[in-house]
Amino acid sequence: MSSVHVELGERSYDVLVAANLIPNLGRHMAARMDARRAAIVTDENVGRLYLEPVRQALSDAEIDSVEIVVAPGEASKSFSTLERVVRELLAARLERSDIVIALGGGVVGDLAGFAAAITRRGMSLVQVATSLLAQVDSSVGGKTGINTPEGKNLVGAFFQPRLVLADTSTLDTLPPREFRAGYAEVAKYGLIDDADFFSWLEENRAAVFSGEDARGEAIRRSVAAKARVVATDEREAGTRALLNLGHTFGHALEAACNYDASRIIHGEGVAIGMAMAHRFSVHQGLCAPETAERVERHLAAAGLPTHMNSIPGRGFSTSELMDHIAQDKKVKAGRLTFILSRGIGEAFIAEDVAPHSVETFIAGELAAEPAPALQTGE
Ligand SMILES: NC(=O)c1ccc[n+]([C@@H]2O[C@H](COP(=O)([O-])OP(=O)(O)OC[C@H]3O[C@@H](n4cnc5c(N)ncnc54)[C@H](O)[C@@H]3O)[C@@H](O)[C@H]2O)c1
Ligand SMILES: O=C(O)C(=O)C[C@@H](O)[C@H](O)[C@H](O)COP(=O)(O)O
Ligand SMILES: [Zn+2]
Repeated sequence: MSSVHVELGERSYDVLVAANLIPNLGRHMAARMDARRAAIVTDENVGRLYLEPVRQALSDAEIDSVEIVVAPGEASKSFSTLERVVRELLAARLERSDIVIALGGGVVGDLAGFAAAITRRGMSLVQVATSLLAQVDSSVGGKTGINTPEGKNLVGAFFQPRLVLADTSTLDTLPPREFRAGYAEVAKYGLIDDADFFSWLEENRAAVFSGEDARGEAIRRSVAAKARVVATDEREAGTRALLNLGHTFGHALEAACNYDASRIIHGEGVAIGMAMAHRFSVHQGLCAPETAERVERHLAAAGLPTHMNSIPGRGFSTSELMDHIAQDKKVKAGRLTFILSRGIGEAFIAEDVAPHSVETFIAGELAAEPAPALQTGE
């Protein structure tokens, strides 16, 4: 088993990465916290597969548990589902020192994490991440929250977990489309500041997808990268914004699609957004066209979309995307901030990006030849 430590003083915690960790969940919790009662928050898909093993692991460590099951999908990151989860925690008379276990992907992690942050002004949180995206990104770092029609994750809190388990065996049941989407966030770490990791991914992508040792290695390297960033800038006062590479465009597309999974899911938005961020960097004269092409080639080889025009359904207008971009949490004094790039592994924070240059760029992208349609069926 490998363990990555997230160093945050008294809020430090471990991220355990290995196969078959769930049967020892209760033991790992008991070693780190006063664990007598827990609420397992999960979605219907994950619950069907992993609720029973989690329940058993808790019972083996003499931890009583209740379950709260929500519908799968982005729509559950909503005020109404948040209210339901909080009310069920209260109805079950869970105390402040009891534990909320987020069992699932990033949707459950963000939702249950936010519920844990606000119920009784903060319960203990354990993340049991079951999607690739949750294992490499969302379970680590303490961003929790929900979506609103105005935009993605606009309501939430920074709230760190006490423990994170990335049981890599759970990835064997993850649908291929969801694995590909999580891979976008893996590639992100290479693109931000680790060109060697990006080259390693170019060499080892097939092995990562087929679940060999490379999959575990990619997850460990991603978690270590995220832990380093979070430890230096927990609340995104500066460098943590680099983790948002691709997200300004990606979140705007998710919101414009009304978070509809038949059109786009988060990791796909990040893939398109990262490809766009590199093309926009070229447009701004900051980056060589060959770099943007290399990024696109790698994402496309992983089966990920790289152009807005490949999103099924109605097209977008420049103005609706600009409206969503204006709601981005990185906006400062009304000015747009983007994560741009000078090369592979050379991302940087660009403040005060001129809106008209973003507009011109988006209009150009929308006018381009339609890209092959994104396969959202599997
Ligand atoms: N907090 C953060 O730092 C952070 C980081 C990245 C993304 N996010 C958020 O995470 C969300 C996306 O997370 P996601 O991609 O995990 O999506 P998700 O939580 O919707 O999970 C993807 C799908 O796979 C299913 N699933 C999950 N694990 C499974 C397994 N092991 N076997 C079978 N099915 C499984 C789920 O039921 C769901 O249908 C977005 O809302 C995004 O905004 C948050
Ligand atoms: O942890 C972070 O910081 C990230 O930006 C990770 C992103 O992958 C993630 O999607 C995050 O939820 C986006 O943050 P937001 O602040 O733009 O909502
Ligand atoms: Zn993300």
